[in-house]
Order: sequence, then structure tokens, then C-alpha cells
Amino acid sequence: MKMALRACLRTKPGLTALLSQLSCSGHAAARRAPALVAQRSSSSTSQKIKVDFDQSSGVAVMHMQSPPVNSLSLEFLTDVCIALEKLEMDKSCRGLVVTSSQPKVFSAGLDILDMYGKSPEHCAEFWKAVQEMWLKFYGSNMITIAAVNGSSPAGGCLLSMTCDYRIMADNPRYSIGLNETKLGIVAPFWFKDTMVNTVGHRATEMALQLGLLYSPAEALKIGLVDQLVHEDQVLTTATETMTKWLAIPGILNISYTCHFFHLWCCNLVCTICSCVCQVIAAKKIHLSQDF
Ligand SMILES: CCCCCCCCCCCC/C=C/CC(=O)SCCNC(=O)CCNC(=O)[C@H](O)C(C)(C)COP(=O)(O)OP(=O)(O)OC[C@H]1O[C@@H](n2cnc3c(N)ncnc32)[C@H](O)[C@@H]1OP(=O)(O)O
Repeated sequence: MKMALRACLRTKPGLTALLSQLSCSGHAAARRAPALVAQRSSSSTSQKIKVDFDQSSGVAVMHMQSPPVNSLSLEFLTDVCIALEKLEMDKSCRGLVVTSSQPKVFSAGLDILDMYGKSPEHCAEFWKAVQEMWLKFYGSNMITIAAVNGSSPAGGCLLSMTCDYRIMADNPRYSIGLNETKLGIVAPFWFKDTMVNTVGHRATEMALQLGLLYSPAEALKIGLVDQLVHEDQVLTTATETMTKWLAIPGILNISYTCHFFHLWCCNLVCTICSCVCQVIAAKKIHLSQDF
């Protein structure tokens, strides 16, 4: 699925342009960007993201380092998107591993504090940034592997599902899943679609209706993650796996099918509608709070 989306993006410049208009690269571009320099290995750091790029293997490792739990705030999302954009532009970068520098947590999902009591403008910007992260990872030209070295609820789970492969730490204290229902919120349909593409319809129905968080063993069983390893081995296994994937001829050039392209277009149109609705809702809430 992800490869098909990637191919769509590569072969449809119009769509790419539309996406870039939709995306929040306006505010992203205004911010500092981690630079990738042409040397064998390079390391670039924003406050919340560290990228190590090994030019000889063409593999970059993105470390999320936003304490305490890598919650996805507007600022953090923007940094992630900028870092990804930079890597995407460097054609020598063929693979990306995403992992966490925080102990016990991959990502706690959307930053709840960044959604509460904020202006409608901030909410709209925030929501756009969430969508941009999803679009950028899902449509990435690189092979992406999530090295899930801790708990990964809600938006954290979404982030990992946008990757081609997920390796999780085999620690029963960690959990992963779309738990929005348990928080009294509805997971947006494109969260749902991403999960359907990962684990299928029935497992997604159960997961979303009950707001399930899965242990690593349960997640492996339903296919939400692809591999469990000891937590000390998550990153090394991810880079080894990446090497194997990148050795497959033409891995970055898988052709797309019309079906996937249609699905992509549907998602795009619905995303625009959803974005407009969010803004309207935010404005209504704002108005009602005034009375
Ligand atoms: C009206 C229109 C508005 C438009 C805007 C958009 C609105 C859209 C609404 C629909 C959205 C639907 C989608 C939602 C997706 C999400 O991602 S929602 C977020 C869901 N996240 C969670 O449920 C995670 C909750 N956290 C945890 O389960 C645990 O914290 C953990 C397992 C991640 C880590 O556990 P532990 O290591 O034990 O740490 P803690 O002590 O629990 O936490 C440390 C510290 O972090 C704070 N924190 C945790 N999670 C978040 C978070 N998601 N956002 C912000 N902050 C978080 C926690 O409060 C602690 O802070 P303090 O130390 O107490 O200050």
C-alpha cells in the first residue's frame, strides 16, 4: 500500500504539488531545518529531532527526543516534517529508521495540551501538521522502518503504521494501538484507514470500537507490528532489516495500481473535508465558550 502511494507521488507531479499546497510547509519552511551535508556520515539536530545519516548505506536514523514522551505538538510535528523533507530531497538517502530517544516511550501520540484551550487558528495549524506528518511518512520515497522501543498509543501508533515495517521491543509493559475511543474521542477516518491497511477490517473494527491497546505479543499476533526483539536490539535489528530491504532490486520503484491511486485521491478529498470541518468545529467551540 505504502509503496503504491509512494509511486503515485513520484508519477503524479500535480498531486505532489497539491499536497504541498495543502501541507503546512509554509510554517515549516520558516523554521530552522536540520542540514544534511555530503560526507560519509552526518548528524543533524533540531531541538526535538536528531538525524544520523550514514551516506555509505544510504540509511538515516531519526531519533525523536522530545521529553518526556515525544508527544506530537505542533512544534514537534513541524520539526519531524522538516527533517523528513530534507531527507527526501537527498536522493542518496534511501532508507529511514524512526525511533525514540526517550526511555519506555516511542511516542505518546498527539500532544493533548496542544489541543486544549487553544485558538481556532492554532487548532487548524496543529491539525494540518498532523495530516502533513501522515502524508509525508505514508508517501515517502524512502523505505521507512519504525523501531518502536516503547509504548506507542494513538498518534504514536499512527506514526509507526505509516512506516513500511515495525519492529517493537518485546516488553509486556509496553503497549501500542489506537486508543482514542477510550479517551472519548473518535479516531479520524484516515487513522482508521491506515490501520485497515495494516491489520485488516475486522481487527480494526474491534480495535477502534473498544479503543484497544495491545501488548507487543498481541500486536504481533494481529500484524500491528511485524517483529519483536529484545529492547536492546530494536535499533540494530531495524538497521539490519533496512539493509536487507534495500538490497532488493527496484524496491523503491514498485509500480502503483489504479485502485491504490483512487484510494489515495479519496483519502485526499476526505482529508480536505475533514480539515474544513475541524476548523468550523473549532470556531463553533470558540464561539460557544464566549457565551
Ligand atoms: C475542535 C477542533 C480542533 C482541531 C484540532 C484537532 C483536534 C482533533 C481531535 C481528534 C483527535 C483524535 C486523535 C487523537 C490521537 C491522539 O494521539 S490523542 C493522544 C492520546 N495519547 C494517549 O492516550 C497517551 C497517554 N499517555 C500515556 O499513556 C502514558 O503517558 C505513556 C504510556 C505514553 C507513558 O507513560 P509513563 O512513562 O508512565 O509516563 P507518564 O507519567 O504517564 O507521562 C509523563 C508525562 O507526559 C505527559 N503526557 C503523556 N502523554 C501525553 C500526551 N499525549 N500529550 C501531552 N502530555 C502527555 C504526562 O501528563 C506526564 O506529564 P507530567 O510529568 O505529569 O507533567
